[in-house]
Amino acid sequence: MSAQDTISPQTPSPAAPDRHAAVVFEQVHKTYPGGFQALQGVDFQIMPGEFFGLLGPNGAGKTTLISLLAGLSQATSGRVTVMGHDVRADFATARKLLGVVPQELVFDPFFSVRESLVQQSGYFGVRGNGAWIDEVLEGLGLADKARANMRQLSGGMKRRVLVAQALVHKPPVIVLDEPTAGVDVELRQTLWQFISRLNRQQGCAVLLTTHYLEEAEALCQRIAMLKKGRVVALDSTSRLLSKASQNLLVFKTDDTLPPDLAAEARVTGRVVQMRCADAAGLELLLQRLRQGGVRVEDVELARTALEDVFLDIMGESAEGESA
Ligand SMILES: Nc1ncnc2c1ncn2[C@@H]1O[C@H](COP(=O)(O)OP(=O)(O)OP(=O)(O)O)[C@@H](O)[C@H]1O
Repeated sequence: MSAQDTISPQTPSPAAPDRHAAVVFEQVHKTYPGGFQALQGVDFQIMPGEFFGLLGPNGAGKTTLISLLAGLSQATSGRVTVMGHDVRADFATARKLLGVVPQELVFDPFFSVRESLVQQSGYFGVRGNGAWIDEVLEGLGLADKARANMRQLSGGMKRRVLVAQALVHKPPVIVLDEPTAGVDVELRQTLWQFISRLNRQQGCAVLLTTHYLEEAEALCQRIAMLKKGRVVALDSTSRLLSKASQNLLVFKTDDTLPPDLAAEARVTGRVVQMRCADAAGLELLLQRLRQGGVRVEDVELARTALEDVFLDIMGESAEGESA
């Protein structure tokens, strides 16, 4: 895969934003006080009903971009809209169209779970939505905690409430900023089932940031990869995967790989991953391992995962920078 294949340049002439888009980031720059450029010309849009992933290493600018979208901070230049409403000029309308699940656990300790959802609905000017609140509580596995005080909940349960709070006003655009960081498997499954249902049945657009690339691969139709404040790749998940389509030979070994093989391998503890294009490449690789005295166990052939594409793209853009 070459850098040109996947790197989508942001300049000089980005396509005009689609007026039907759910979210538009148009040439967005953000410089923090002190001069740090957290976002540098971010330009993409998310369509209604789309499940969109925003990926990037720590510090890439994902949370900064979401803060601009949620109106919590202002872009230095550029424009952000939600369903056609400018997040600065038309803040109140834009904010009502968004359901933002923040990374941090913030909650009011004096309310019960249900009360907190009624309170949050009132904040968006929504009343008489008891049936929807019940559905959200049920969908997120919170029904039996509806009367519990927020203080009594475990961390995982509090996170479910944060998700519920973001959904009480039935927003057409749902924003999830690392919603599954440090949460257990059960909550992940409950969350993704419910969010996927809203996405499919109600046509909600979803913007997800996550470090769990297998989650993004399974859920997102399109993905943008951000690095140092720039979009370095933007494509459908299937195209990103197919551009890097390679087979991976995965095995375990206690032996040290000879330098020529080590240079091509990704080693995690005893697990080694090596790429091979086809059956002939696989045969050659196994032969080289044998000749190198490497004893392999638990051999399997896997397809390239989004994680490999991500590491490729991040690596290529680093090479581009140094060049
Ligand atoms: N208020 C601030 N003032 C100065 N720099 C900031 C501020 N907030 C964020 N940054 C910097 O901007 C860059 C982008 O941060 P941001 O939190 O958006 O990254 P991220 O992609 O969400 O990272 P993570 O995956 O770790 O959450 C980082 O280098 C961060 O240190």
